[in-house]
Amino acid sequence: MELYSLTIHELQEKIRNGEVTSTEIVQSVFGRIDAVEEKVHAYITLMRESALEEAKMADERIRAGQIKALTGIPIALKDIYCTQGVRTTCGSRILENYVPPYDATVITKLREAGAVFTGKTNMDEFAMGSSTETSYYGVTRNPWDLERIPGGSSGGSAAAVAADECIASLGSDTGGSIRQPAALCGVVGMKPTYGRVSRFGLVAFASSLDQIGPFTKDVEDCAILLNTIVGYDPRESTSVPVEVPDYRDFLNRGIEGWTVGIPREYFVEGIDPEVRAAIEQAIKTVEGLGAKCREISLPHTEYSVAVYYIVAPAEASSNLARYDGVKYGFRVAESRDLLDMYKKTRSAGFGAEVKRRIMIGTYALSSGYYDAYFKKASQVRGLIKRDFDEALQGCDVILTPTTPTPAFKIGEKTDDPMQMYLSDIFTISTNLAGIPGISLPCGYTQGGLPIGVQFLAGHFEEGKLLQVASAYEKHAQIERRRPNL
Ligand SMILES: NC(=O)C[C@H](N)C(=O)O
Repeated sequence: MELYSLTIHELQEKIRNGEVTSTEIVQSVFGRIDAVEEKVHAYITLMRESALEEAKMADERIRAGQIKALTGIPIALKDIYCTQGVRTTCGSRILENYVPPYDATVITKLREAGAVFTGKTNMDEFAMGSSTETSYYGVTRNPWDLERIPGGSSGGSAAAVAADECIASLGSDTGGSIRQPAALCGVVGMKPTYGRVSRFGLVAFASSLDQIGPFTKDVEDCAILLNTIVGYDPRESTSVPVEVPDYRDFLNRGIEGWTVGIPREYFVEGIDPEVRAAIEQAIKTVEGLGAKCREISLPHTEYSVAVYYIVAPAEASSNLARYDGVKYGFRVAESRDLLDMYKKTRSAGFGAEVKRRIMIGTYALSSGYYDAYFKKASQVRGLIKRDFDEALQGCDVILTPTTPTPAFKIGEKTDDPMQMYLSDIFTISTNLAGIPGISLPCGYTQGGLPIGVQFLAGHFEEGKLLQVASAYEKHAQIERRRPNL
């Protein structure tokens, strides 16, 4: 087994036993990057030199017996977190040359846990997209089929884990951006509860929905990575001071006697037959573990895409107002006056999807339309949250497909934003409600594309998600294939 193909916990054991050094692991991962990155294009920026430096320092600490949760483990970062001294583009031309002067809280936490950073991964521009095709830096390809998209917006982070170009990675999820690419790339991805992980230093897209979370090769690694990034942060006003358990304690506990809700609104027309069959099989597996599955209703599900595409663009139009050619990165060379410079810089600096969302958001917030759109959407958002609150009173977790279809072809949906938006139909309402969700592999299509199952739980119940996911992972016996790159 090559070192790059191992999990965090497998490598930790080898490090502790003195079998391998961090330098060897990092070299193995960069060897893999050299071999496959040209095909996959998971990264925008590679951090080879600093990674080797960090590995050397990790090895010194290992020799001194100071081993922390991620000491010496190569982790990739979505290019949406501020990394001190390392360019952070957010997939946009407008931040092409932006080098943050500080680290995001998650970066500080990973550093403190001993992680080594491999680089910054590709993403849809400002996290707006479901396929990583809106990146200014080119398309990331799905390691399982290079003609297909890896999902988005954290497509680079998902593809990097699937292609073994890192051991684990971080993404961000505003409407499915972790869970959807995790499902399409056959890896584990979790969106924690809103407020669980600090967003300080995360470039904002839709501040009331954005949340940071891990991509890993298995559920145990998800618990390990989650342990290191959660917690209250006084620098982030929506970060919640609730107790943080050790998430590893939830692994291998079983789910005997649990009630699992199956929302009838998630099994509608348009869901791919192979996805449906895999989810039906997942329901049987969960029942085989001693849980009772029962149908539930989340009656406002049908409004979630419409609500999201008012709330998220409205927040984005406000958040993205700061990119004016003065404060950050890119500015056009020639302009007549200040207004002309703003206009030209924003026209050239943003791509089509970002412009579409800024226009939708500005319209929805404008005087005379605010009540009809933003206010109405916020009210319906409340109903969507209430659906989950009520449903979760009668069950421990909810089980759904993560996506309606497996990975689609590159270019297939780029001209049809509505079709693109619908690929997040099963993930969006989670963000509107603020609850946590996890996606993990539950099978493959005949053509060999991965399929994901999603579990959802109440606020701050990430432990329950890991409990059900670890039980499922162990007993479903989904063959652990690797993409043929
Ligand atoms: N950012 C996300 O979570 C993904 C969603 N597809 C969006 O375009 O907004």
